[in-house]
Amino acid sequence: MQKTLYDKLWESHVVRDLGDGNALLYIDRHLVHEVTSPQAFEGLRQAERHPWRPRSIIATPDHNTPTSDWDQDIADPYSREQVDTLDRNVRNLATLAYFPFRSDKQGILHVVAPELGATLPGTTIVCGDSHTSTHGAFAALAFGIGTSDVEHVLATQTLTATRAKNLRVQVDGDLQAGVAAKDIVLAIIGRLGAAGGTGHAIEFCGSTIAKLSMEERMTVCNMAIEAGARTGLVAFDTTTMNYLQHKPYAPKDARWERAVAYWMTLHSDPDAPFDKEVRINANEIEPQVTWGTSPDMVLPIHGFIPDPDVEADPQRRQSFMQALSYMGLQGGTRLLGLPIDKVFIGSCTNSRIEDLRAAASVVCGHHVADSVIRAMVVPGSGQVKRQAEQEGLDKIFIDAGFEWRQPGCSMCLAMNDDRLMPGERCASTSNRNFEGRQGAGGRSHLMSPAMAAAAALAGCITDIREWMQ
Ligand SMILES: CC(C)[C@H](C(=O)O)[C@@H](O)C(=O)O
Ligand code: SF4
Repeated sequence: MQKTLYDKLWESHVVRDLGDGNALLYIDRHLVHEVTSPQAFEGLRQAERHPWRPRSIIATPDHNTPTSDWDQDIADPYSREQVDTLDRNVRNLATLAYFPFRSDKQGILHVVAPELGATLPGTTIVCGDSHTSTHGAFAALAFGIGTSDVEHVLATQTLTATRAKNLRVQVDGDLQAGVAAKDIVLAIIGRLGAAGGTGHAIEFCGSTIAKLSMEERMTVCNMAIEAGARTGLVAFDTTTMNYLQHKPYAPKDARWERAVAYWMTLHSDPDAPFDKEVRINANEIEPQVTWGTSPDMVLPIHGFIPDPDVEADPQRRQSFMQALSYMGLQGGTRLLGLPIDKVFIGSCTNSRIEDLRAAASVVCGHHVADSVIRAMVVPGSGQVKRQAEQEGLDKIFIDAGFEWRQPGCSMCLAMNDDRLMPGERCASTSNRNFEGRQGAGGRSHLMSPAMAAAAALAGCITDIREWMQ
């Protein structure tokens, strides 16, 4: 029987088949942050239970941590309480790793775990966070869970899950210059719709995906959830292997050899059956920008915003009208040239070293437009920050008028001090443009790091290809 990668990962972790497509799965790795863990730990305490396998845990605060003034205490009392509670809950546990606030490896969990080699192929990885799909780039079965599931995993190292259907998204061909992994995934979401992947695990494959770096694959898998799929996957290959070799938490010596031999099997068999298939020609993908309040409200940079008046479906017409009114936009117009107030380069989608390099190469020798109130670069982790500084990227950004911040989720969502004010328009490399996502009344346009960097220089939404040196 030919199997998909998802089927292989699922079947190798079933502890007990519960019937009707449900199973109790063994969980190898548990990523823990401050937002979704406090009640879980409290629940354990009340039941007088202890974490079953603390060594499976990697913990760090990321959502509530400030990204400036690290010499001071966390000003917001709620954020401070969240970060302190995580510290109390995990400090004395024998976790695989805990990176407290302000420690040298602190950062966004979805950036920290992979860069340390703690995200391994063939494993199950969960986190009380929807963007856990990121780790599927390593041929791992990774998905977000809710707080009560966090408690269940802490207590038992298992989780009841429903088997997903298989959706293959095949991207073939060469990318145009100026088109990034973010554009690939935004184009895919535009094609599938925000619910197109619901109930499915998406395997991204094809010659274009095979050529992507691990950083780029993580960007793609990160946003699988924005197409409704809890899991995104890419098969294991030499790119995965080369990335992991010599990483601190990756297996070593004979264990490495054994692991690689197993990892080589982590791909879909040639005739494995998929429930749904989508093919995309990479050459047709233009730089993408979202215009609305859902990631699937996306356009190629030269495209026109849909006109609700010509939309036949009443439900779609209504949602377009609502999105346009929130975004302060008119149907039938273009995004090109639309003035922006703020720029955010960061988030677990686009805050890795390659993202910062891509943005810096656009920025180098230019200056942020006077009309831009604030342009921020927020590295995804302490490690990314140090690497960028070694390469002099911080200087490029600072000289150009960007703020160079400490690592964290930052302005990806309004849970810390970094946020938009009502009505402000932001060129953002994050993954969600929901109403109020980056601050009440804020207007988010999602795009690639190079596109956001170019928008900062132009003071408006622009085509990166006009800024390429
Ligand atoms: C706060 C957290 C639970 C949430 C998530 O689940 O993804 C956040 O990270 C987000 O990006 O919306
Ligand atoms: S960076 Fe954004 S999307 Fe990622 S975990 Fe943090 S808040 Fe969620």
